[in-house]
Amino acid sequence: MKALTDSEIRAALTDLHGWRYEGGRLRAEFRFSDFAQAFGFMAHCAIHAEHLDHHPDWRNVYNRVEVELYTHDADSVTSRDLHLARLMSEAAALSLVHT
Ligand SMILES: C[C@H](O)[C@H](O)[C@H]1CNC2=NC(N)=NC(=O)C2=N1
Repeated sequence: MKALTDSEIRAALTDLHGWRYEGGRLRAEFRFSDFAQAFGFMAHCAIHAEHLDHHPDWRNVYNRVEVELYTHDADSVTSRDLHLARLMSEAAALSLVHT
């Protein structure tokens, strides 16, 4: 999987609200009304991740989910990370009670 250039990544992020490119990773933080909503979001994303065979590095504390995306093989960000980022943002938007 080919690493994207910094400018390709920055261009792609202009329509990916809440994601930033930092330290060679795509990063985002999602906040929900409570743990159940956060965990529901994670379950939804886990199904996408399995289908894509591409998995987030993430950390959940109560209603917060911190996500880092990169492609291990490339040690960089690829189109797979952008794809998963988009799906994760869509999943968060489905959660009506997220804050
Ligand atoms: C063997 C398997 O296809 C690889 O380990 C996959 C699984 N999930 C992955 N997820 C991510 N984020 N990056 C990878 O390079 C990756 N590789």
